[in-house]
Amino acid sequence: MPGLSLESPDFLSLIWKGVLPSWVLYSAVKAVYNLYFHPLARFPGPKLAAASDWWQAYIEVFKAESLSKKLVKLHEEFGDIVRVAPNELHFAKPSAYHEIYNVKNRWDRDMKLYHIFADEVSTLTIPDYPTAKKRRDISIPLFSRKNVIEMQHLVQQCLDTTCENIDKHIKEGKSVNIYKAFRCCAVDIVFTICFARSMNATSEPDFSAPVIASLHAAMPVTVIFKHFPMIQKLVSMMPAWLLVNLRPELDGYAKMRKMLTDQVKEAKTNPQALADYHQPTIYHEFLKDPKNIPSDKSLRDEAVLFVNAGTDTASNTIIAGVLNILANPEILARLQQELVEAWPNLDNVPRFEQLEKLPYLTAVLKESLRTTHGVVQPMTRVVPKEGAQISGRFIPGGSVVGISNTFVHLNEDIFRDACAFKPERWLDSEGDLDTWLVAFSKGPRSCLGINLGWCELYMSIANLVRRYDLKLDGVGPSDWVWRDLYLPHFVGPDLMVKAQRRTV
Ligand code: HEM
Repeated sequence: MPGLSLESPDFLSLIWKGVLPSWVLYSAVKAVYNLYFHPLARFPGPKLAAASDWWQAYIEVFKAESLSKKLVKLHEEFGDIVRVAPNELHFAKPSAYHEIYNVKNRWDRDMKLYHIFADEVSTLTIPDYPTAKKRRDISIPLFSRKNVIEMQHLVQQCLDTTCENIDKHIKEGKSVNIYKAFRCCAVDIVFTICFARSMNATSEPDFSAPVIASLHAAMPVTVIFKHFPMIQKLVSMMPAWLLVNLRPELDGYAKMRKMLTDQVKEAKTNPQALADYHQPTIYHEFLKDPKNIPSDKSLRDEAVLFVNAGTDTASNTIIAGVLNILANPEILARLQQELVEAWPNLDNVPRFEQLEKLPYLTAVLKESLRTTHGVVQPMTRVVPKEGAQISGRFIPGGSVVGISNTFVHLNEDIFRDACAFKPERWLDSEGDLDTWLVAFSKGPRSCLGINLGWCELYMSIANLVRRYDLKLDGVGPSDWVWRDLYLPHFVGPDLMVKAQRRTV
């Protein structure tokens, strides 16, 4: 019997004459509907963005442009509300931030963005709030302020190994790559606190840890996954050896996943292994309720999520903070003076609770968070079916809405001279400026690791600035260049500093 093989002329003609024209016709009809009959049809924006999701794919994947930077131009042209996809609006007024992300709103996450973060269910990738809350509540004890305060010695240990490695650089007369150093430190902190293991990234020569290189190399793929979910599905089915053969720089990432996969298996099959840990981990929390134990893959994805959520966010803030502190001698002098007074004897390292009370260090950290933004891509949410009022307009239910943190942090009415690094603004301000610090986001889906994040920021900057005299080596704050890959993804040159140990 004659068959229809992939190479047969009949098959090719079926594609050319049947499937392709049907797809073109369907897309054209959909574009006309989107442009003229869609519930968002009256909102302004580029026609191509209104017509099809392909516009955003073109901007982010093919032109490799930053969506959050492109949005600035679009708002200049179209006003406060811009339609950036057939079913998506972006807002420019900072007040819209609190209308979307607030404790009362239980709005779903938009899976067109969030699916990229995990193959299986994980805290970040559950769309609806009630299910997400159940999942989120499981790890709340691990990230509670109480637990972070108890575990702070582990954060200090990671900082001590980072400093030992910096000392090696000093001995060998080499500058330190501050970007790599604090990426390594952040990854070691997440592993130590969440899994009671270490990647020992901070001990790698020149801080060249494979896991850091891998995490960096993997980031640009996320925007491809965002627009082409089929590719993510295919990649997730690939065996690790094939992936590493195709992209050798992902070796460190594959090893990290393997380590977490093995640890999940061990934790689930050998209760004694868990009992032997000397600290709580995510496994203790997730395996507490025998009726509610996630699958191996889901638990592994949760672990990977913690690494992704806790590494670049914290280290970006520290790295860009250091660049700005070192570029401004008055800021450095004032910070060092405050730290010397609070930490007079170099051998007696202060606790996180003491550091938190230092006003200038706090101001420096808030300014570092403000200027690095945490997440830069609009964190998209779905308006509930009854609709909502945002920025003075009624937004129909089912619409996807968002506002990038950058639109709040760089708003001149709130933060005068917003592009400048000015810690003083947090000390001198009359209004409640904290309302507008949104790097950890706001509302019920805001950062789960905020206590650990703050602890890491205080202790990292305090240790670095108190223990060393530092000088920028041929770079400055303007070299902090990023591309919007949901997080700000650093694309600038090597960030080198010269360090000398302080003795008093
Ligand atoms: C300076 C440090 C940090 C910043 C600026 C930051 C920022 C954020 C932001 C903006 C979100 C919301 C994401 C969204 O809705 O799309 C988030 C969520 C999250 N963060 Fe952080 N983060 C930091 C550190 C950490 C750390 C250290 C951890 C843990 C190891 C962590 C774990 C999480 C988790 C699990 C979520 C998902 C929460 C949920 O979906 O309910 N973060 N973070």
